[in-house]
This record gives sequence, C-alpha cells and structure tokens, in this order.
Amino acid sequence: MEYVIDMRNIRKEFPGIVANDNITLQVKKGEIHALLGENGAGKSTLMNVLFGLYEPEQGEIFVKGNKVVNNDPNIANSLGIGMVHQHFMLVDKFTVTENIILGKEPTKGGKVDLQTAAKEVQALSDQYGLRVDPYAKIEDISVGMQQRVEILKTLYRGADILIFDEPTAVLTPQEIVELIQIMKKLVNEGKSIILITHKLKEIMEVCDRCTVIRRGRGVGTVDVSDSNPDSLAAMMVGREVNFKVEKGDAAPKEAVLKIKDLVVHDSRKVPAVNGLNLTVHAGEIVGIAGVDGNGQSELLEAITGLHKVHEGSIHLRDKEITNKSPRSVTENGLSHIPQDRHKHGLVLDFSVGENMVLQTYYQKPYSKSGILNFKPIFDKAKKLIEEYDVRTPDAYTPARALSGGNQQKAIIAREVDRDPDFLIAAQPTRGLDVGAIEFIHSKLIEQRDNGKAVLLVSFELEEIINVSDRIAVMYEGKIVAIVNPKETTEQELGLLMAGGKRGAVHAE
Ligand SMILES: Nc1ncnc2c1ncn2[C@@H]1O[C@H](COP(=O)(O)OP(=O)(O)OP(=O)(O)O)[C@@H](O)[C@H]1O
Repeated sequence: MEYVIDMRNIRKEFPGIVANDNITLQVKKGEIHALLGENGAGKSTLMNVLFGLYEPEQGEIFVKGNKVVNNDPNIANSLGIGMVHQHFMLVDKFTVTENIILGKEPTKGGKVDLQTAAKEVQALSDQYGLRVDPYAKIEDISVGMQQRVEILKTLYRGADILIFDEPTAVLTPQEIVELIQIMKKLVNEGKSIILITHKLKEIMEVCDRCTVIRRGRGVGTVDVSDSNPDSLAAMMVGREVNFKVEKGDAAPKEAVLKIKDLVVHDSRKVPAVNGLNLTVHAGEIVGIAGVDGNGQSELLEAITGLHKVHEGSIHLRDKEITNKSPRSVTENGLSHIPQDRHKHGLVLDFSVGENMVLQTYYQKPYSKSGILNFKPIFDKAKKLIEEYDVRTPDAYTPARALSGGNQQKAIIAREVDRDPDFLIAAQPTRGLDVGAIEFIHSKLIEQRDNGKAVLLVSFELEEIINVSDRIAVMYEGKIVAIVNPKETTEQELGLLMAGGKRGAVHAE
C-alpha cells in the first residue's frame, strides 16, 4: 500500500534527550490521522522532521512514494506538505490576502497583483467553507479566523497534506465545531491531514487512525473505530487514566477576593468589564464560564495589576489591591497561572530554574545583598521538576526548549508552590495531555482543601463543571448568573453564556 507520508524509523536527539527514538508514522491518502502522546512525547519534533526543520540522525521519509533527501521547509512545501502552527505566524497590520501571498506574491506589470490574489483567496475560502474576508486586517479578526488564514496559506501554496498542531487549543467551543467541519471538508476534497491533539473526544469524532507515541517511542497505530477514549489514554500514558475528577464537597469559609462594581476599559476605551461583582471564599473553587471576549481577560488583568481599573474596587482579604502593581498584588497573596504562557508566564530564554523564582528572586534565600544565590534557586527548581513531573533534561535547560505542555507544568509548579491565599488559574490545562490534566485538577482541589480561594477561568465547559464548586457566568462584562455545577449542564451554561436567562438563578 502506498502512503502519502511514510516516515520510517526516525531518530532525533537533542542534548540529553532522545526526542524521537525509532518512530514510524504512515499516513494514507484522504485520512485524518491523529498523532497522540503525552506532553514532551516527541510529536512536534517528529512533525518538524517531516517539515524539514530538523534533520534526523536516522530514518527515512517517503512522500507519495518518493524518498525525500536533504529535506528543508522549501522542499517540504514543494512536496505538498503544509503546517498550521499552534502559534500563528501572521503580520497583524497586513490584510488576510497580503499575509497569504507573503513570499509568493503574484505580479502583473512588475507590481504585486493584489486583486487577482484576493480573488484566488476568496475562491479557496469558498471551496473549503472557510468564510474568510480577503480584505480584513489580521488585527481585526478573531483567533479562529486567523487560524483559517493559516489554513488558506497552506492551501494557496498547493498543500495537499496538512499538519495541524493542536489546532483546537486556542479555539472556543463554537470555533472547534466549525474547524472540525472544515477538516472533514478538506479530506472530502482529497487532502490528507495529520492532527496533533490531546483531546480524545476530537480523535473519536474526526480521525480515521491514530498513532500513539510515548516518551519518544512509537507505541502503535490503531483504527479509531476499534478504540475508545479509555484505550487511547491507556496506550498513551501506559496506565489507566481517571477521567472523573475526584473531590468532596467544598467547605467555604471567609471571603478572600471581593470585587465590587468593577469597570475596566479595553484598549479601545470601551468598558470590557462593566459593573462586575464577585466574591471568592477560602476553601472554594469558583469557575468563570463565558464566551471569549466577554471581559474575562480584562478582569484577570485588573485583578493581577496588569490593567488599569476605572471604577469599583478589588480587595484581597482586607487589603485593597485596586490599581496596585503586579508585585504588590503578588506580595499580598496572589498566584496567577496566566492564559498566555509565553507572554506572561515565562521568560523563554531563562533556564527552567530561573523561571521558578520569577516573582521571588529578590527575596531570601534566593538573593543575598542584591546578588542571586543560585544554589537554593536550583535546589528549589529540582524539587518542583520532580514533584510536578516537568519533563526537561535538567533545571539549567532554557524554558524555550521544553515542550508546550511541560512549560505549562513548570508555571503551575511555581504558582501553586508559593502557597498563595488566592490562586487564579486561567486556561490551566490548555495543551496538556490527559494524565497531566488529571494531576493539575487534583492540585487545584488540594489547594481548595487547604483553605485557599481559587478562581478558574476556562473555555472547557467540562472542566468548569467538573472542577468548580460554584460557576459564575460572565456575559458582556458582568456576572449574569451563579450556578451550582451539580445542577447544570453544558447546554444550559452555553445558553447563559450567550445571554440567555435562567429563571431560578440569581447573580451574587
Ligand atoms: N529545540 C530543542 N532543543 C532541546 N530539546 C528539545 C527541543 N525541542 C524539543 N526538545 C525536547 O524534546 C522532547 C520532545 O518535545 P516535543 O516538543 O516534540 O514534544 P510534544 O510531544 O510535541 O509535547 P507537547 O504535547 O507538550 O507539545 C522534549 O523533552 C523537549 O524538551
């Protein structure tokens, strides 16, 4: 049988680690093939080898039956391989069309022929049901639309084998439904897809086959119709995974976070948070459910001191923290797992160890007379790496070299370990594998059981329902309902998040 992609016995090493150890991946034409593995298992590395970004130490690659030699991204492109990256590579100020033709501009009479290009972009968009406006500026369109521009970029270059790297991690539930339809349309039109995802539900819904890798080694390839989420998870992690979040009832105590009549403007000076009231008590997890763009980011930035508050007040216990600096808020007992781990979570060129003391480096024992004291810093880091199973060669490795999921685990380790009174967890399990999600959820619940107040913001309604003790629904900058997770469903939450009403529920 001929495969469109046939990667045989690939080996790729990095200093101190074998990221791919004798892996074989074979993709049939017209299928959606899942690539599944724990954080740091080697999925991105394998795809970078396929795309010619890394040269493997061993192994062979055949694309549509032809052996690839001296692979590089240009060769990969010319063979019809396109990559839809997790972190988009688009120019904000450019239009959709300008971004798509970048580096491959059609010309007419010595000038770039934007009009013809825009028509081509429109035609491709129509053919695959992408509904992209060729003239829109990137900065004005949603994350979901930006992703479609990335898809169009590969199609415009003639790709017929598309690699999607965790495409749904950045999308809202509605956008995920639409992306799944787009992927189905792509394969119906003869394309082949490799899908990297941690979401087993998505694999069950859209994939034909699934190749599983664990710690750099191939575990096997299965037909999705012969498997189920439990069997896939067990193959990937090497043990049974408990999908149900185990927790007892909350025993909430005094109020820790008190927000009153909060108003926060967004960058266009429009109120993004508009008269919001919320209280989080010691010993409870409050989950915020809301469609992206209803003021969640501005709310979190206002609490953490990253965004100016225009009206209202925020108290942490009896201390007012309204418009205080991030350092002052942190010193008053806040920990924050930020939603953008690259922008607000890590300094990528610092070592894992240095990243572990980003908020505390100036304190004892990490600093002495204004000079960093590295022994305690790295001792601490080693302990956290062990405890949180952060997969890294060592504490001296730059954070940049860690897989996305392991970067996230490093942040969570740092923030939870500071033992805060109040913990904000924004999209804490984005990009994490099922085993790591189980672990992070248990850590959040442990914090709660130790009497801490936890605010969880997540687009995963399943996570909100399973982990929270109370759910605050956020809509147009306000909390419009407080719901008991035991008495609601994803459907009902979806309705409330869209501005619908629920007779018996009152905001508090
Ligand atoms: N450029 C690099 N330099 C050094 N080590 C690297 C580099 N890229 C990846 N690694 C290491 O190789 C291993 C595999 O990483 P990779 O990013 O392929 O994992 P992944 O399966 O894609 O993980 P995730 O699901 O977390 O994104 C990890 O241990 C990672 O730290």
